[in-house]
Order: sequence, then structure tokens, then C-alpha cells
Amino acid sequence: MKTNLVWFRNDLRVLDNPALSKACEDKDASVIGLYIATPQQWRAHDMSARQVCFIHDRLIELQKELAALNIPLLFQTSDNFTDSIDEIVQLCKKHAVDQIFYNNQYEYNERKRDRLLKDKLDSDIKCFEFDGNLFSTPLTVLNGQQQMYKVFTPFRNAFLDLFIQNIPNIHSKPEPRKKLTIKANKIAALDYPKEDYDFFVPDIQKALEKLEEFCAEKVEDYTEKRDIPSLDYTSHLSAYLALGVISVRQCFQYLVQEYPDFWEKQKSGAFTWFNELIWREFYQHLIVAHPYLCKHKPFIDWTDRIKWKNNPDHFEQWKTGNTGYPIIDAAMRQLNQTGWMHNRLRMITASFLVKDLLIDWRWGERYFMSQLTDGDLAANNGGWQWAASTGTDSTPYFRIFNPTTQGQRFDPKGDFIRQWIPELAKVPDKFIHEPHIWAEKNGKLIDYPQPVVIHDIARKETLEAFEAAKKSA
Ligand SMILES: Cc1cc2nc3c(=O)[nH]c(=O)nc-3n(C[C@H](O)[C@H](O)[C@H](O)COP(=O)(O)OP(=O)(O)OC[C@H]3O[C@@H](n4cnc5c(N)ncnc54)[C@H](O)[C@@H]3O)c2cc1C
Repeated sequence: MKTNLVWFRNDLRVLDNPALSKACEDKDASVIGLYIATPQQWRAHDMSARQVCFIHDRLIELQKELAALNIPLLFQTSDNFTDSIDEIVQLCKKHAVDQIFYNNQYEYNERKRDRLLKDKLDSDIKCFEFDGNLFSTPLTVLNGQQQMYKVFTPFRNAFLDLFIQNIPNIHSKPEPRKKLTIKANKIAALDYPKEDYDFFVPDIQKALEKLEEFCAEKVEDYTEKRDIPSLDYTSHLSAYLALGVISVRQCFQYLVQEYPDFWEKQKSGAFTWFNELIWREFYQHLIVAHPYLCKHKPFIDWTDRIKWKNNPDHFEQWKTGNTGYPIIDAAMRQLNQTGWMHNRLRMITASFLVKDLLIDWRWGERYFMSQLTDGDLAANNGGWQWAASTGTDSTPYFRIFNPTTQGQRFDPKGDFIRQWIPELAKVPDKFIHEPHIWAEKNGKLIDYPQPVVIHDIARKETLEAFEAAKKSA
């Protein structure tokens, strides 16, 4: 009888988990699950305490779901990835493991870790890898020169051509094993502060209900409403996707049930939402094609020569939501209090840090990771490099968001701003994006800071800094 080990990483689910399904194919094999927490490594990756708490609570649920299938989930803690490999090698010896199954992670350190596993394992133990967290395998969606696309839209079109020809199936829940061979241990508490992760729940049924509800009730209007933060019309599924509690194929499955052939109507809400899942795919493929992105190098070389101001006081004001620009501050307070931020606001706050405060985008990238429950290296790096004009398919460097007009456009009456900045509750709609002007005109006192920079001046300085860097290339 064979013993199969399923190493869970960012695929914390039973349904549509190809590594688990494959390990369970042999009905007689004994199947063991394993999760290894690596706190020191996670700290080096700036993983937020919220994400760690969510992983911990989700593992407790996953352990129960696996126990119902007579699969024990073992839990171990190692400081870092290298030590975690030693743990696995030991465990394989102890339980006479024959085969290891896992879903791929694509970040540089994670891939290095997986190579180390193969080097250290006895040669008679086989490893089976799956691309369980994406629709497609990285480096299979390529341009005419057999290279990864640098721009999203042609990538999307090529991806869709391949996808529609070969629509993926969902891996169903494995049958229960005959009996439990070893006992699971307790999912130990991790040495992190206990933090809420607001929008997300570890219960898989509730998470799937959320996906179902979103597809049934909100997707239709997603194109028109997704950019208005106060309407809250996006799915809030990001942390499930980042940690693999739900798979992208499940998202597709629920979407296509409601909207068959939605890809033929590219203006529909369903297609627009699916397009976001393809952005996720694009960024994951990019870090495989260009691993240096994981080391926070810019995609466009010359942008590494920009002379940032990196004013620590300004950085603090941005982090804490005290820049004097209401839309920026409301967004940062949402992030700090909930661990999630609306996509439009991620774009505006990132642009503000880089192009109004002239602070290195990597400072913001790290700060976001340290707060987000959905923190994901590829999406976060992609989003930051997009906003900073240092990445693939970025906004051009001379296109600079004006934080006041962005606020007026996406939060016209200030509903979102008032939700997060109660100090501005009494400011009339007309002045909600420039409260200091209202206070000055009317002799009012508000407990809210003056703008940290004047946008027009900051814009000019940023253009000069980018142009100087470009010229010196
Ligand atoms: C500066 C910046 C940093 C970001 N950091 C992260 C991050 O760490 N983790 C993360 O998951 N997303 C990140 N994003 C992308 C996006 O903002 C979030 O995925 C989205 O806001 C999550 O909310 P939702 O689940 O309601 O999204 P929805 O609008 O419902 O989208 C559905 C799913 O598509 C994916 N998605 C949506 N937009 C993007 C995008 N632009 N890039 C990649 N995937 C996308 C996410 O998995 C999301 O859950 C970042 C964007 C920017 C501009």
C-alpha cells in the first residue's frame, strides 16, 4: 500500500484541489495532509498578521473537512523555507511516504524551496506538481516569438483563445479513505498578534455562498458600479483566491452557470469581472517569466534611477490616512482598519504615494503587504508597478492622477469619505474633497490636516524626476 503526502500551501481547500484529488486516485493508498507554517520567512515577506490569523483559522476548518475524508492534516512550524524542507524529509522517513503532491506557487523563494525539496528527497520518492491555483500554466500563453506578453490585452486575447478551446473541469471532492491511518495534531497558535480579517470567513460554505451571491446578484452591474467604493460592488473574494480557499476555476464555474457564453459579450458585467481574474493570471505568469520582479526590481530599468524624496513624515501621513486629501485618507483608513481596500482606491493611493509624495513605490508595496488580508506578491507588485509607471503595461509616467478630481469622480458626494473620516461629517458635499477651503471660507475649525503637498507643484517635481532618470538611461 502506498503512502501519499499532500503538502498544502496556498490551496487551503478540499474542492477543486488537483493535488489532493490526484493523491486520492489510488483508493488503497493512505493519504496524509501537511501544512508547514514558516513565521520567520513570512515576516521577511511582510505577510500581514491578518493574513496569518486567517490562514490559522482556515486550517482549523480544513483539518475538519479532511478528517471527514479520513485524511489527517498534520501541522508543523519551521522558521523558514529551508528548515521546512528538512521537516518534510524527516516526515517522509517517519511515515514511509512514497509520493508527494502539491499545487505550485510561483514566487521566487517558493520555487527555490520546491527545487530544494526535490534535491533533498530520497530518489525513490516522487513529487507531483499541479497548477491548481490558476486557469493556465505559466509560460504557456506566449506571443509569436514564444515570449511572455508585456501588455495585458494581447495576453488576455491569447489566453481566452486557449481557454475557450479547453474549458477546465472542476476536481470534485475526493471519496473518503477507508480509515484514518494516523492522527492529526492541533493547529497551534502562531506567534502573531490576533487581528480581525473583517470581510473574510474561514467557513468554506459561507465563502462559496458569497461567490454564488455575487454571481447571481452583483456581477450584472459590475462594469458600471465596480469603480464606486461606496457602492461596494466588487466580490470581496481576494483573500480566498490569494490563499486558495476558493479556486479561479470555481469562480468560472459559478459565473458560467449564471451567464453561459459570457465571453461572447465583452461589455457584460460577467466578462468585465472575468477580465479581472485574467489580470490575476497575467501577474502570476509575469513573475515566472521575470523572477527578478519578486526581488522588487522594476520592469522598466531606467526607473531605478529616479531620485525619490522618501520623506519619512510624509510616508507616515500617508500610512495613517492624514495627508489632507480626503479620498486618500479614507482609503488608507479602510486598509488599516479592515485589511482590505477597494481596487480603484489602491490605484489612487499608490499613485499619490509615488507621484505626489515622490516616495519609492517599494515602500508602499511593503506597507500594503503588511496590512492586506489578500496580500499576494504578484498582484501587489503588479499593481504597484502599474501605478508607479515602472512595470509592464503601466500607466505612462506623465499620466498623474489628481487626488481631488479622482475623489470627485469616484466618490462624488463623499459617502465613502464620510464613512471613514467622521471628522468631515459636517462638510457639505460640494467641499468634501477640499474641506480646508470650506473651513477657511466659513471660518470653521475642522480636526483634519491641511494637504501635505500642493498637487500641481508635486506633479511638476515628479515629472522632472522621471524625465531626469529617463535621460540618464
Ligand atoms: C497597488 C495595488 C495593490 C494590489 N495588491 C493586491 C494584492 O496584494 N492582492 C490581490 O489579490 N490583489 C491586489 N490588487 C488587485 C485588486 O485591487 C484586488 O484584487 C481587489 O481590489 C480585490 O477585491 P475584490 O475581491 O472585491 O475584487 P474583484 O473586483 O471582485 O475582482 C475579482 C478577483 O480578481 C482578482 N483581481 C482583481 N483585480 C486585480 C488586479 N488588478 N490584479 C490582479 N488581480 C486582480 C482578485 O483575485 C479579485 O479577488 C492590487 C491592486 C493595486 C492597484
